[in-house]
Amino acid sequence: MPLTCQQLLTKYTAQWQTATVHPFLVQCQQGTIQTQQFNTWLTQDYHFVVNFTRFAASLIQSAPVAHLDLLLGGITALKDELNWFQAKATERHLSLDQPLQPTCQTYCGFMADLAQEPYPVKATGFWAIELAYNQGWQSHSPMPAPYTEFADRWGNAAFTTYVELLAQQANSALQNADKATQIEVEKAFLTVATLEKDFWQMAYEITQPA
Ligand SMILES: Cc1ncc(CN)c(N)n1
Repeated sequence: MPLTCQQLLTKYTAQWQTATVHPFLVQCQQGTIQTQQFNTWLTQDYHFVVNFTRFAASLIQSAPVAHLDLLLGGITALKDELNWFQAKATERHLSLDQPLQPTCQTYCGFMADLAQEPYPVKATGFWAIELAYNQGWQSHSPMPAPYTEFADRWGNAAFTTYVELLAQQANSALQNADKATQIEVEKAFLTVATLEKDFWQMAYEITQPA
């Protein structure tokens, strides 16, 4: 029986919940998040997206031709996202030239390892990473200024459609995955859930220099 993205969400509902529901998002929605905590998340997420872009490139390297159109569109969106992060940092007078915090480092290392995995594992991991932000920001929307545009960036309907198409591509890659690959897929999914939760938490453990 082939594994599907929906089966992962059903089997690991509790773990997935911790990836997409966190006080960080609740406080953004309530407008009570501390500026320093938000800025810590922002600067670290910029570095995350740089490494996520490299992971996207590795996904493209092993994708079947039929999957390239969607993934190339994703790369264009990441180009826009990197420029947007730089603009947000400038608005907030933040330097992006900062070391990666341990949690961000761990996540980036995980993506580098994932890049070495077979395509079904990579495709499912990529979908899960995008889904975490889509569901996390969307389920805490709307957010007040200045967080509205952050919630909209990952919570908007077009991004939801993109993530659904990523799931379809991952499902098609999983069609012929053997048992060993399915086990790796489940492990990668659970690791994404844990690292997403840790990434929100990181904002509370480190303070961004003013
Ligand atoms: C930690 C994290 N996870 C997911 C995403 C969405 N690309 C992100 N920007 N940052």
